[in-house]
Formats: sequence, structure tokens, C-alpha cells
Amino acid sequence: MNLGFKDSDIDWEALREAATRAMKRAYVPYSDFPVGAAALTEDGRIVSGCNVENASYGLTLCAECSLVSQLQMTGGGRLVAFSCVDGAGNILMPCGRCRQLLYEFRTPGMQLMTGSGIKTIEEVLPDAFGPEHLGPPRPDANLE
Ligand SMILES: O=c1ccn([C@H]2C[C@H](O)[C@@H](CO)O2)c(=O)[nH]1
Ligand SMILES: [Zn+2]
Repeated sequence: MNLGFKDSDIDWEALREAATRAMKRAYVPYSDFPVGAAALTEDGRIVSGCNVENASYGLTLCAECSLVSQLQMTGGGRLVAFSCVDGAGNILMPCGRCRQLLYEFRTPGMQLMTGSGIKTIEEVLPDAFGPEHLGPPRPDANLE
């Protein structure tokens, strides 16, 4: 369902505040580097997530992973805007793996707040591999 979001419908301050609230839930005993992420869905919800680390360091979940999980668990849908902050509330770029995670659930032209202004997901993940490169979806794949 694309409700035709206009740029002016995106409240970047609210997104940043939601990311900052999520950042405060981070579990980061190893890096002491909390991250919070928030995104606006095309039906007007804000979903968010924080990083969750693990004693087996490489198993750490980025904040975006938690966000995608919340997206799916609260009704699914696609993202129109995304913002991510560090422990000081400064804007952070998602790592490469997280750009791929977000790409799966983008609306085309999904916007990200970066340290140098707003960019699209396609700009920060050029030549992306996405669902369109796979065969037709399986009938039981639960794709929207
Ligand atoms: O896109 C990113 C990049 C890093 N981190 C987290 C993982 C780790 O807990 C900490 C330091 O890398 O930051 C995220 O949550 N998202
Ligand atoms: Zn990441």
C-alpha cells in the first residue's frame, strides 16, 4: 500500500527522537557504542531498534536488524525514511550489511538522513542485489 508520501510528510526530528529513544535501550557491554535506528513506514508508523551485542562478538545484532524485526512484527510494510544515531545522538550511517537489510523493505527512493544531508537508499547501496533478482516469489513466501 503506497499512500504517496511527500517529502514534507517526513518529520525528521520525530524520527531522530525515536532513534535516540531506541538507542537508550541498546545492550552494548562489549563496544559501549549504543546505536538507535528509526524509520517511517508508508502507512505512517514509526518503527525503531537498538543494537544487541553478544559474548560471541560477531553475533551482534545491529540496530537496523532489530528495527526490521519490529517492522515485520507490527504489521510489515515498506519504509519511506530512516534515521540512525550513536550514543551522543549524532547521525550515523548504517553499515553495509544494514543497507542491504533496509533495501529489502524500502519503498523506491527511501530517504536516509546522513551527516551530509538526505540521500536515497539507492545512492548509498548502488547496484544493489534485491528480491527482483530472484525468481518469482513462492506462493507460501508471505511477501506483500
Ligand atoms: O549500522 C550499524 C553499525 C554498527 N552498529 C553497532 C554494532 C555494534 O554493537 C556497534 C559497534 O560496531 O555498533 C549498528 O547497530 N548499526
Ligand atoms: Zn549494521
